[in-house]
Amino acid sequence: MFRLLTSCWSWLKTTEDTRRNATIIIIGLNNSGKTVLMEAFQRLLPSRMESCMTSELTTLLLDEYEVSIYDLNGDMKGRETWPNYYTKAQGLVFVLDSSDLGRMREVKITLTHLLSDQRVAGKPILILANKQDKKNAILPCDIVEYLLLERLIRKNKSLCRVEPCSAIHTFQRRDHQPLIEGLRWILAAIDNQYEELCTCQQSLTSRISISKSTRDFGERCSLDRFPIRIEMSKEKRQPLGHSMEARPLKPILQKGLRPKKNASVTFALEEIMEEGKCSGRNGAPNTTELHYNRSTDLKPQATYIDNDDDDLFEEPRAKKRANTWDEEMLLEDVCEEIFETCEY
Ligand SMILES: Nc1nc2c(ncn2[C@@H]2O[C@H](COP(=O)(O)OP(=O)(O)OP(=O)(O)O)[C@@H](O)[C@H]2O)c(=O)[nH]1
Ligand SMILES: [Mg+2]
Repeated sequence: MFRLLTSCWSWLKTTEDTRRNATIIIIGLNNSGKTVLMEAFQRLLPSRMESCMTSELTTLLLDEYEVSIYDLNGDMKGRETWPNYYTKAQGLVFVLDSSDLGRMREVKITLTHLLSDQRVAGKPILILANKQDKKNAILPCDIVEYLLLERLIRKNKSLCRVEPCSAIHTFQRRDHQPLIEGLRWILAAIDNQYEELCTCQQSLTSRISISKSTRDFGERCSLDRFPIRIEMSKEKRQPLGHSMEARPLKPILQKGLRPKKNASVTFALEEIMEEGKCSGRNGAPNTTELHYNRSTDLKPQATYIDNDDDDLFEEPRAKKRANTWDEEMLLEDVCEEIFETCEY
């Protein structure tokens, strides 16, 4: 008995010792479902009781990770506080209401603004296309297209995944797979570039604390740190034969899979890797891929429109669902102007 208890204790201790920490922020417009998602996570995953839990901070355990998640408000006042968390966050979860077409332009502006912030550059971002249970919810492929996500992510040099989900379904424990898979993906992506993110975080923190003494509180950090980050990335990656230079980004179909219902979409910097080969300690995929989850009960037929030259689909492309978008919304391309004009 004593031996059993001792081995249990040493197993627990080893697990504690090997647990990896990660910090994530959940952001997105108000009413997108962030808090319901947080509650769903809290129901699904064990939490770390002794750690500080506030209404906005929750610490959860998933696999070998201990993940601190900040649920931030999405109203205009709340959005002003987001930048205070950018430095400490190693990854971002951006939640959008897939059924609220009226606010999709606001999502685009907000996301563009977010991704243009240098404190966010290079950090993995999981976009949760929430409320897929609603009849008028749009599909991830259309969201990717409308938000011009590929272009944004290329500028930001981040890994990105769009995951369709329903916080309500998850909360009712009807379908929690997309959320858990999404969380696993971002944790694996953080893990893959952990040292890089930590080093970057440290350099940002020291710069911010220096700036705080000389500038007004809350003032944005200067842009000059960005080249340093890129330099760092280059240095780190060169021995592996990778480069963080801007290279074309594109979603690639996982071989053998076709566009299916409600597919999640993953972007990464284009890196050549053998198929099925994973990098990172926990086997996180590091390749550019378009990933399809197995979620079947949420939406009717999904159509992925590929804008790239390479046609990776074996079947002829289907037409875009005509009634999904306002024509005006599809035609407008405000992205470039937004970089110039977006003011908060
Ligand atoms: N149908 C449906 N409703 C949802 C879903 N997720 C959230 N909601 C509803 O959306 C509303 C807003 O949800 P919240 O979680 O409070 O939104 P939030 O993003 O935290 O909003 P702020 O804290 O104001 O930024 C609530 O009425 C939820 O019940 C979903 O997946 N499906
Ligand atoms: Mg909330």
